[in-house]
Amino acid sequence: MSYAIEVEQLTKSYENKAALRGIGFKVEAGSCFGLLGPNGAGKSTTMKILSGLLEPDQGKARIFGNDLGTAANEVRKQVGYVPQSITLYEKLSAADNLVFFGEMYGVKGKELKRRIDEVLEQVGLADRAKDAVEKFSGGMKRRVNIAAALLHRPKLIIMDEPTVGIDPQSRNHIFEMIRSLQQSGVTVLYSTHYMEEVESMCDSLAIVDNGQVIAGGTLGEVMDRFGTQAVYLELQDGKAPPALAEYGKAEAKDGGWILETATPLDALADWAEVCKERSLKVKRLEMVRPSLEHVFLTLTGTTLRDN
Ligand SMILES: Nc1ncnc2c1ncn2[C@@H]1O[C@H](COP(=O)(O)OP(=O)(O)OP(=O)(O)O)[C@@H](O)[C@H]1O
Repeated sequence: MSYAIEVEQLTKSYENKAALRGIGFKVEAGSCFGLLGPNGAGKSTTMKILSGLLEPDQGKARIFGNDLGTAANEVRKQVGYVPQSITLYEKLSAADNLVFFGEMYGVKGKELKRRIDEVLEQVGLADRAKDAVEKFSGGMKRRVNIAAALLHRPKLIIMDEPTVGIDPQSRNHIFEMIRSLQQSGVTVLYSTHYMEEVESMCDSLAIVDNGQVIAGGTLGEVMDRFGTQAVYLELQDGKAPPALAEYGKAEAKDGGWILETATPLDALADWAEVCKERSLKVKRLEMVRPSLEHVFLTLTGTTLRDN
């Protein structure tokens, strides 16, 4: 198997406070990999190290087989980094901002001009090339930032929470772009708080907490290992459902009740029977897929958005 990223035992402290405590994961070339974790988990620090902007205290990182410690220049050519905060010159046009970034990445002359047209097309802003960035929405600015990271045709693009606080149109554009980048063979490392984004976009993921990976693998592997099956029951008039002693306590959720169990089919059948016996009106009764949200809660004892 060929890997775009191999991270082993990375550690990093800021002023004696540990941000990374031996983080490690591998990203298959050509895949979309999600880094999921609460605020302060260490996602941005990891991404900055992989982009060559920050040095780790210890540990190893390889990008397409090149060691970050010994081949940093080679690595920089292969990586495009989209930071969390937007760094653009407000008074300059989108195209002029990209001239600046292109030169920083070593793209020049006619090639730079061609690439600017291409990347603006890719992010859906070709018709706004000449407009000053100060007139753009937050989502459009984020798309210019992504365009900047694509100018030098990186084989790996690292995006630090690209969809936070932006409009749905830009969000959809970013998703479409990630899919088309992947189709052209680019590997994507993506961090987010939104679990549904990981569920729909990513082939594999690592759940990061407190500077370490606490669960990782393909979505299916993580679900099989940590996901709990459940049954959902909603009665008419929002009444509480009859208790099923052998299955434990049901929790209220979304207007109904959810019962976690290793034997959801049995629980569903038993609930249906009790409801029938008592002539209770059932609005919905179904098995529910374990969610990444729930896996996260089980593993970290916290919800992502509360952080
Ligand atoms: N420049 C810095 N100086 C001091 N501490 C820092 C610095 N950058 C990050 N930290 C600390 O390191 C830890 C990891 O931060 P990091 O930004 O990598 O987490 P994160 O998972 O990306 O969080 P977020 O989702 O909020 O961006 C946090 O405790 C944070 O406060």
